[in-house]
Amino acid sequence: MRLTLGHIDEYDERTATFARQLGLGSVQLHNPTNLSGTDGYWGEAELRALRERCESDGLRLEGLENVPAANFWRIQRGLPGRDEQLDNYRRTVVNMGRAGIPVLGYHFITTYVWRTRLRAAGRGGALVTAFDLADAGRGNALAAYKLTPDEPVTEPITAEQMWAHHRYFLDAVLPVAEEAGVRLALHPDDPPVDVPLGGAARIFTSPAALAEAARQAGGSPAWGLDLCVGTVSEMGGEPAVLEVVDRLGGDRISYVHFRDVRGTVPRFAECFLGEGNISPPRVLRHLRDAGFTGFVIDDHVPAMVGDRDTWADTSSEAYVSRGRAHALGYLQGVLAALDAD
Ligand SMILES: O=C(O)[C@@H](O)[C@@H](O)[C@H](O)[C@H](O)CO
Repeated sequence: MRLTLGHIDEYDERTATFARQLGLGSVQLHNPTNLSGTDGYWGEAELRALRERCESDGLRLEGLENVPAANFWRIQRGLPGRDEQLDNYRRTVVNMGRAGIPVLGYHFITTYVWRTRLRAAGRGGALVTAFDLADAGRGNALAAYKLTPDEPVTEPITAEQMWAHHRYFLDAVLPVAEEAGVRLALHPDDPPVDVPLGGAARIFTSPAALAEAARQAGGSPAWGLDLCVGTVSEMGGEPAVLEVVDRLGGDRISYVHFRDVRGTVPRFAECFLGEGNISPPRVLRHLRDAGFTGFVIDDHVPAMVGDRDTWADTSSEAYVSRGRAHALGYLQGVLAALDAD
């Protein structure tokens, strides 16, 4: 288990320097601006160049998360044109394999992550995001975010339909991913509510549902979970996180987003590590003891005094924040203590 600088939207000298100053040896990129995607897929040459750039900075590129929403929304919704998007998704997977990038995170949240507040008051006045189902009818505070599809859901999508669309996606892509040596990693639905948001049902909303996703993948070595500890904490706090680890096992967890919240659905707010639902040392120890050997990223973090709002500003200037340095330093301390166990 290793710590990686993750959820990077714009990889540049600033983010590379931030990683090195933190003593980190790897990075994970989040639908990065460094890749085009304008042809519907990522090309081998741009992928290889990006990996080589990271390595020339002394950083291993652990993986990518999320292709552009414009290239994926028909797949999630089972709409005409999904087969063309699947052809392009397979091209991206093949090109990632050829470029030596081993992990591609994905989600099936077709109206994307939903929050009702982006600048709620956290500890000491730090800015955190929050969700309250009672306010969800006012719309998604993240509607303008880069990964929220431009196209609204025009016909309600049921849970049964979302399960079928996910199965269709896995059947279409896993054989190619196995051949390419790339592992897909599913991010759970955030927030994990069992009512539709924006007209689409959410299905990856419980430990049992994540175990069902693993069953749908049929034991394929090209499928794993992107265990977002924050999203699972939203489901049911630390017990839910430990249950997911126990249900799937360490080898079916590709990597981990390590953040936390206070409260659980239908009402929660993001928070600093150590003040939320989970005990980070207990969860990290449980992951270690379950045989998890992948990477852990910092995900999104509170904005401390002087930090910018990283949902509104995805630049590297906003990314290299006090809140992120705190989260990473906290995790480094816990991991060091575990190593000394
Ligand atoms: O917990 C979350 O919702 C975040 O981690 C998401 O931003 C996530 O990283 C992706 O955007 C969904 O894959």
